[in-house]
Amino acid sequence: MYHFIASFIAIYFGIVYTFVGQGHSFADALITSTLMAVSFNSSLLSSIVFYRVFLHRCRKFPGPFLAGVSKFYAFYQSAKEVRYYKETEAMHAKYGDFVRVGPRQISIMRKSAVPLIFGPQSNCIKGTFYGNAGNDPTKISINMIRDEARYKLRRRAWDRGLSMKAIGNYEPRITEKVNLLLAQMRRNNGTPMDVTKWSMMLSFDIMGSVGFSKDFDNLKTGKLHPATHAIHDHLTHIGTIGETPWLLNILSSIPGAAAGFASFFNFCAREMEAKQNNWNSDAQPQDIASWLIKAVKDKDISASPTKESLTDDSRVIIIAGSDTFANVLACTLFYLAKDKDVQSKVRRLIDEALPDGPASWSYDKIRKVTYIDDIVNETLRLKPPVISQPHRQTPARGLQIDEQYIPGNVNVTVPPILIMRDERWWKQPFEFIPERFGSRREEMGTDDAPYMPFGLGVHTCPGNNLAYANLRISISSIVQNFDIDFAPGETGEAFDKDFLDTPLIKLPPLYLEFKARKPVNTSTQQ
Ligand code: HEM
Repeated sequence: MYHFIASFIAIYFGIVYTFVGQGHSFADALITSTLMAVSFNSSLLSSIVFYRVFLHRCRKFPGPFLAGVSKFYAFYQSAKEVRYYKETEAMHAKYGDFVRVGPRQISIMRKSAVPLIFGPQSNCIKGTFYGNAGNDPTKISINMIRDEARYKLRRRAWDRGLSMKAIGNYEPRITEKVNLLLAQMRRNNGTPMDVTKWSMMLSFDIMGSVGFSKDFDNLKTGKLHPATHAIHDHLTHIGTIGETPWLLNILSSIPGAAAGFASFFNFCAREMEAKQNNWNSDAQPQDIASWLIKAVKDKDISASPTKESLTDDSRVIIIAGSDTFANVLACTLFYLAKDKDVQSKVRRLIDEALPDGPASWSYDKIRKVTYIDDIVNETLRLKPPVISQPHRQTPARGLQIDEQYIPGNVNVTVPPILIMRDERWWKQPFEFIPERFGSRREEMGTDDAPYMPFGLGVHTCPGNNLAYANLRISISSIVQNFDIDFAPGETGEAFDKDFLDTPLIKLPPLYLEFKARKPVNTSTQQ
């Protein structure tokens, strides 16, 4: 777009200059050139509209007329209430499983589409949405790279920083932060706490520690770090303008237009720079950022190629590493407060695994309580942090999905939150039933249902093991120590329904009470 806009402006002034050179007055030259520009642009726009409506390779797919004309329609739909997934749901209800949601974008609600688009054997690449940060793969974060070969190289450094071995090293630090949250819950004993906020504090502190070996002191001070607000503003910006990636890209590059995010971007850059400045080549990396810097210092093939891309990666550590886990934890606590049977069951299982009470807590013991994972999996099904993304682009030869052929170079999406609540594959789809991932797995048909909260295939979230570790540690500790209940006047309804699609889920406040349990010692109870 930069090239088109720059060429247009240059040609426009070139024409003005030519007219003036031919003896026209400056005012005349300006008027004539402007008329030419208007006539050129209206012809161009009408031919684009004509092409998209009557000739485009996606013209046969049903969908709102305006969605086929311009992506600005999707922009409008997402900016309206920042709940694009709801708009998509309504479009699917009206038009069926394959809907043209943009001139060359199809939203698909078929289970068979999931492996074909996202699976390990898929030939699709990341869609044009990922161009919103620019298309130079040497200057962008791992998440934005559309070139698969480059992506696979960069991914190796991330996989080292998020390996099971590395997580073993992070685990005591995660536990330490969770204990700070428990201390705050004890201090507040029984008085309402906004878990959306406190989950974010825990998550940001854990991310600071395992991401940068840095203490951001959210939990100690009880105050959210200013960067957390910037993260949400930044995500809301992407959630609305992201439907027109080229516009987002241009706006982000205009000095001043992105000033609101400058402090957040600078914060991320500073954290990465500080780590580089204190680099000790002899020491084994102790955090994710250090693993990425190590790749750069060692000139490894997985290294971030430029300072810009490394800085962009630091934003991924901060956003992907904190916001996702915070949201899942808050949602899990919501479901535990709402469903007392599930809360009692998981507490009983935790007490059985740790008969000597909190003093005997250990990650190894808690990992064996697989019901915690079932609760997490069910929460992720109903409230995946990544709601509507990710977008992919079909290969040039196109893609056959059941009876439908999708032409080549078309953006395709399968909205995770909708497909994971679809009653064709999920029994009692809106009910919270953790057992569907455990004891009732077969009966509920879970293995045949589409499930993708961490994405799939090559682009599966590299942080999923860290996310599970965070969740197991925090949920087991909270449940072991506290009874969880809605605060007086809190029904959880607004929390359940009024979240935003930004495109990471943005949750409203939720007030819960945590009442300290009496010490339990099941080994002496028998
Ligand atoms: C419950 C927590 C989490 C969920 C549900 C989640 C989900 C996802 C999903 C769906 C994607 C794919 C996005 C896409 O295709 O554009 C993704 C990518 C990614 N996630 Fe996570 N994530 C979680 C936690 C984490 C954590 C703790 C980290 C650690 C820093 C992390 C790091 C990343 C990175 C680096 C990517 C980019 C990979 C790529 O672009 O292919 N995530 N995550």
